[in-house]
Amino acid sequence: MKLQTLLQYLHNFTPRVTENPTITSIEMDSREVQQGSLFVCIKGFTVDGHDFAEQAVARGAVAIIAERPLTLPVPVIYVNDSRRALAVLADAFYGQPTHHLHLIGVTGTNGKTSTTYFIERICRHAGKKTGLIGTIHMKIGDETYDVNNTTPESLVLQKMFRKMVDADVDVAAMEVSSHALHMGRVHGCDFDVAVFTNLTQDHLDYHQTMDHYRWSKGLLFAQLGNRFDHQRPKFAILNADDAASEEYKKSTAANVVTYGIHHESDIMAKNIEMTTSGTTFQLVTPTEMVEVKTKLIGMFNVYNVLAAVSACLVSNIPLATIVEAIAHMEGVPGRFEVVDAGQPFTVIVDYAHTPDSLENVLQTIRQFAKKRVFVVVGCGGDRDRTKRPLMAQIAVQYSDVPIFTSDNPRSEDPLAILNDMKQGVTEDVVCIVDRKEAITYAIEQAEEGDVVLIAGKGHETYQIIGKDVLYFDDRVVAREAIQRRKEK
Ligand SMILES: CC(=O)N[C@H]1[C@@H](OP(=O)(O)OP(=O)(O)OC[C@H]2O[C@@H](n3ccc(=O)[nH]c3=O)[C@H](O)[C@@H]2O)O[C@H](CO)[C@@H](O)[C@@H]1O[C@H](C)C(=O)N[C@@H](C)C(=O)N[C@H](CCC(=O)O)C(=O)O
Ligand SMILES: Nc1ncnc2c1ncn2[C@@H]1O[C@H](COP(=O)(O)OP(=O)(O)OP(=O)(O)O)[C@@H](O)[C@H]1O
Ligand SMILES: N[C@H](CCC[C@H](N)C(=O)O)C(=O)O
Ligand SMILES: [Mg+2]
Repeated sequence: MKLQTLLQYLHNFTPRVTENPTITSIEMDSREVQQGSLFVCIKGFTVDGHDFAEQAVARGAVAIIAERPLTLPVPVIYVNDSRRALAVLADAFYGQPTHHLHLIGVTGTNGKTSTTYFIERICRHAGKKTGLIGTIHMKIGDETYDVNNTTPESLVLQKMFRKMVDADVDVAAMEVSSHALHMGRVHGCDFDVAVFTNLTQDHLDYHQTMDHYRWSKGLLFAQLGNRFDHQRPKFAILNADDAASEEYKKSTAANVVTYGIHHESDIMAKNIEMTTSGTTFQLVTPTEMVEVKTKLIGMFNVYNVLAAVSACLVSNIPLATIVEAIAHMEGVPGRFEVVDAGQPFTVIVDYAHTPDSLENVLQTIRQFAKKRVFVVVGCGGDRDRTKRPLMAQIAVQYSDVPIFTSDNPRSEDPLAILNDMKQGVTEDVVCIVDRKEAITYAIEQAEEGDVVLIAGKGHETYQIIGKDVLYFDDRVVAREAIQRRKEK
């Protein structure tokens, strides 16, 4: 694509450059630049991309997008906000792919990964070709791609959407984090359906206040189409049992569909019954009432299923197909995942890393636990510090044997994180800084009928200590500990 063709999309800017080189790729990382690239300088949270512009030119960049004056031997186009410009240019460069996809975005503090997985599975069951973007990976059909972020930067997103369109994907489900909404990573994404799961405390390191966090999530609904196009209607799917939905309802021009258990809503779950092997409920829609059976357990999963059902219904998937898909659905990796190595007690690995998710998971376990509940839990470094004492309190309140340990300490001192946790409790709690030792301790203490919850890292296959990313998988560590115990 020619530079001048691309620049036409930056409407608020009159380009002074007259050169018109062919642009072979857009890059935001100088290390990825090749001959013919357009390099976008982004002032980041740790370094300033402008400092790498010279390096980008040396590697073959033929034009630069910048926010501040740079003296370079290639054309430099100045913009007020280069991250925003990146979103516009990436969307244009890849041929505005989301205009050709049925795109479903899911936001909320907890349940995004689960809900997008359920949407993907239902759509596949309905014979659709699917795409998925989220915490665990990106997917086209069965092909998976690694991700650095739950919601990647616009450049990565638009490239992936292009790939999806080229692969004839019908429906793409993606998680939309509050960071992405606030930083404009999803500018240019033409969502058809926007889903809200819930809002509870997290990410106050980034947002500072719950008001800012709630407002950032609301951007997904505020940005959802403002024309009543009969051919391509837009839908906001809101959780009637969460207070934030009232605000989101006001901020969107899209059609609103609500789901819930307690408050009157369009799609409801009634007469919920749960056992250790699954859940059944009556699904009530404005026109039908059907029995739903799922292998999933936990009230939170009923909400996730309702959110997925609502998103699929407005996407014109027949209710009977949806119900059939739900009956076959397995759980999501690292979410309430049972580790069974033949031991006489239950071991569950779960991604709960917020106060609300930890409380939900422990409440679910409590409902079924015959004997003691152990919880091995830590809190991530370089993340919301104020959730640490709250998670500690919840661990103590809902378990018999809480064991505090490290999650991903990142640049923080692991002992300082444990100390923040301990501030939330008055009881003496076992603290074992090494996560492997903590898991092993729990597994060695557990007796027949007990439940051991290993919380916080779920599907993660690494632990970040300082700058080191070390291989670590709670499920493998637990399995090995069980094995060692058996061999004793
Ligand atoms: C705080 C934050 O969100 N940071 C994000 C941000 O990084 P940044 O802009 O600060 O990057 P930087 O390292 O300062 O670099 C600035 C620029 O210089 C460039 N650079 C850098 C080095 C070099 O040699 N050459 C070069 O050109 C970089 O490519 C970049 O363009 O932009 C990057 C690209 O989009 C993101 O990957 C990165 O996410 C980091 C990894 C992160 O941890 N983010 C978390 C907080 C986050 O976003 N989490 C949410 C999930 C929340 C949830 O699940 O609820 C998410 O969506 O992932
Ligand atoms: N609807 C829900 N409400 C509360 N807790 C939930 C809900 N769904 C899942 N959980 C809990 O939260 C954990 C994370 O779930 P999931 O990965 O689906 O959320 P997420 O929003 O994608 O998280 P992240 O922000 O890290 O991407 C689960 O392991 C479970 O403990
Ligand atoms: N999306 C979340 C994941 C947290 C997972 C937990 N294991 C941690 O490292 O804190 C975040 O980046 O805050
Ligand atoms: Mg997620």
